[in-house]
Amino acid sequence: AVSPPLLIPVDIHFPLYKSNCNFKQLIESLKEGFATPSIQVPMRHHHDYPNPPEDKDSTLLLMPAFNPGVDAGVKIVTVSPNNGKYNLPAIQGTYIYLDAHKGNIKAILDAKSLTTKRTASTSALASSFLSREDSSSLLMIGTGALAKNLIHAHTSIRPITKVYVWGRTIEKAQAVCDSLTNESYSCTAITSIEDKISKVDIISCATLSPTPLVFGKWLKEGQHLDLVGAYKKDMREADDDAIIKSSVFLDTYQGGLKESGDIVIPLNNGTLKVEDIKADLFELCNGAKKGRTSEKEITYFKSVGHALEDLVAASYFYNEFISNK
Ligand SMILES: NC(=O)C1=CN([C@@H]2O[C@H](COP(=O)(O)OP(=O)(O)OC[C@H]3O[C@@H](n4cnc5c(N)ncnc54)[C@H](O)[C@@H]3O)[C@@H](O)[C@H]2O)C=CC1
Ligand SMILES: O=C([O-])C1=[NH+]CCC1
Repeated sequence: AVSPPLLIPVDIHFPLYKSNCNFKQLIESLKEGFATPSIQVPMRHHHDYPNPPEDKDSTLLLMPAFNPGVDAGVKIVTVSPNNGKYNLPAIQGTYIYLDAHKGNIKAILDAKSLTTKRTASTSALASSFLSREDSSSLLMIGTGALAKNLIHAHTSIRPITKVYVWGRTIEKAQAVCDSLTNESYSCTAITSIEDKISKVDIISCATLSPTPLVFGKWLKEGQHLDLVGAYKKDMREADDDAIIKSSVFLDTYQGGLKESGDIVIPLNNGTLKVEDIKADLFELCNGAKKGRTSEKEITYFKSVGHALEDLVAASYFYNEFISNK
């Protein structure tokens, strides 16, 4: 089982509350959210700051969103990329969920688990437009907090029977597989990305790697690539060849064009032009643009995260809490 966000309902003074995440429902809520024009999302603050004990920058993200007359919220998260060595997740923080009419705090959610659920569901939402409907295999690259959630979300929308997990150590990849019991797919830990990558239908990558792990020369017709990590301009999970071979889609133009090396580096070196990018999730969800258009197309989805996803997910978990109380 995947642990859900912890909910501390402020209005109703309940103790910590755990609810289950139904990925199908959360994916559907996100689809509606991306097609709801009243939800407003200012550009998030993305501050990289020095972390002298680690000799590696950390990041502070401040992410507000509001749906006038309905609800609002703000997420405060840090990304501490060396946290693996302390057995801590890279992403930590808080989400404050507000009533947009009277301004009261409706709930406070743990931002780490909220982020894992909404990010995985956003990837699966993109996959629903971009992967082949008959996709039956998934390669998960990365073994962190997102890995299990991405596997749950992707397998909830496609008939996947085989999942492969790669991590920097086989033990961590095996631990992800061991945590996925009683599922309708097999899960196998692997030691080489190269050996498996051209044999699967969907590749999902969620790591802190600064340099590519996915190379275009390995990609084959019909695959879908889901790139979740690389949250800074100098990080990337896939190389220029992957861009050249693919139809490129973003979670949003707002952050996607600015924040990740997976898009910024190919834009700067001329491999990719803004007008080559096919669509973002707003355009896919409101029907303005199409996703996959052929069985042979390779689709490339890059996310950096968006505060609309947090607001929609907070609302989903809050309503689950209210209806199950
Ligand atoms: N697109 C989005 O909306 C979001 C993206 N993220 C990003 O997704 C990535 C994964 O997040 P979590 O699973 O929460 O992090 P985590 O800290 O729980 O796990 C990180 C994973 O990356 C691996 N890793 C670290 N350095 C690596 C390297 N050089 N090569 C290969 N693997 C490496 C670690 O072994 C671990 O498996 C992070 O970069 C995070 O910033 C996180 C939340 C939202
Ligand atoms: O949207 C988000 O919460 C994040 N994006 C990259 C790291 C965390």
